[in-house]
Amino acid sequence: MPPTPARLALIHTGGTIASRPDPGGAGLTPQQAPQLTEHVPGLEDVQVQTYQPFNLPSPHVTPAHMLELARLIGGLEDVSGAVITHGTDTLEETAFFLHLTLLCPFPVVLTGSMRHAAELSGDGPGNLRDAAQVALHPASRATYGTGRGPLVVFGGDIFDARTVTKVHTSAVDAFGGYPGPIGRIDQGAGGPALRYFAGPEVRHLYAPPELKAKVEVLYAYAGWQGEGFAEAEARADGLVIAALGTGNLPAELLPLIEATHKPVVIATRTHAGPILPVYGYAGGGATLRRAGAIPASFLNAHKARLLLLLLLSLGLEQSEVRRVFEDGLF
Ligand SMILES: NC(=O)C[C@H](N)C(=O)O
Repeated sequence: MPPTPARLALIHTGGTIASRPDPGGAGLTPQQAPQLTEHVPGLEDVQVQTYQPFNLPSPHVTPAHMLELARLIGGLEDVSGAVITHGTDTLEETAFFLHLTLLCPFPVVLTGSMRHAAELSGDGPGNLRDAAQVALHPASRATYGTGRGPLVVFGGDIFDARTVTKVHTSAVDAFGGYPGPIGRIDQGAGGPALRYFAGPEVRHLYAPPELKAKVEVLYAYAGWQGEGFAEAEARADGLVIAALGTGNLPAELLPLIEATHKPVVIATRTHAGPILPVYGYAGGGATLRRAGAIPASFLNAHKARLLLLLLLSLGLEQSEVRRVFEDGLF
């Protein structure tokens, strides 16, 4: 049972939601003390415990920071829900990393802002209130082994960590992703109105004690002849390629993928849809799969990278890695 009164863990990690313009004109940077204090607007009856494991612009966040967050949240006791404030640039990667590594009995919700607090109509306080209400709502609660996993709340939309992605560099409605939100929170006359459009699903966890694998991402383009492939393959334990359409590549990539013994995961640079091994021309998805490449399903390249990083850090064989991606066990 959740504690009464409700106890919210509020974990600040930096990003625009914690930033102010530098008085010297050098640009926005996260502040040492987050602007958003423990007094979450609209949640005066909630006991809030704040944490600040790091205070970074999210382009500086690494998988090691994500692991630190997973450990922090995994160690929380007697908590009704957790909210993580995070920069928006890599927020979806932290959300997906936690989705893959963290099983806890309370909801975990990530949010951020596109405007800093000194701007007219900053979006931070509203997003934080929405995220806290989602985290404390009974419909968000997980049971062990199943559950919604970490959620992303932005502009009132509630997203699944697997599918959410940043879709705009500057607009306040910066998050989307196919097939869209799994829920919505609005502020009704009598309090928050929250609705989910789908039930929780079975979760699959991949939580290595340390992140020892190296995985690199390559981005395909018209006329790519494989530049950078050999160097990346030599450095890394596995590769992800943001390929074309349903997962196709120029013909020159086919022999490179045939020759490597390292896992090569094929994602797409297209913004929605799965990888399908349909095309049989040299470099077409069907030929890449026959050459040993692993289709990333509907994961974007940077999320496929995190999954591959975790699976290789756990020491999984290539056949097991293939099964996780192909059977959608994430
Ligand atoms: N809106 C933001 O938070 C963007 C910022 N560059 C960050 O990700 O830290």
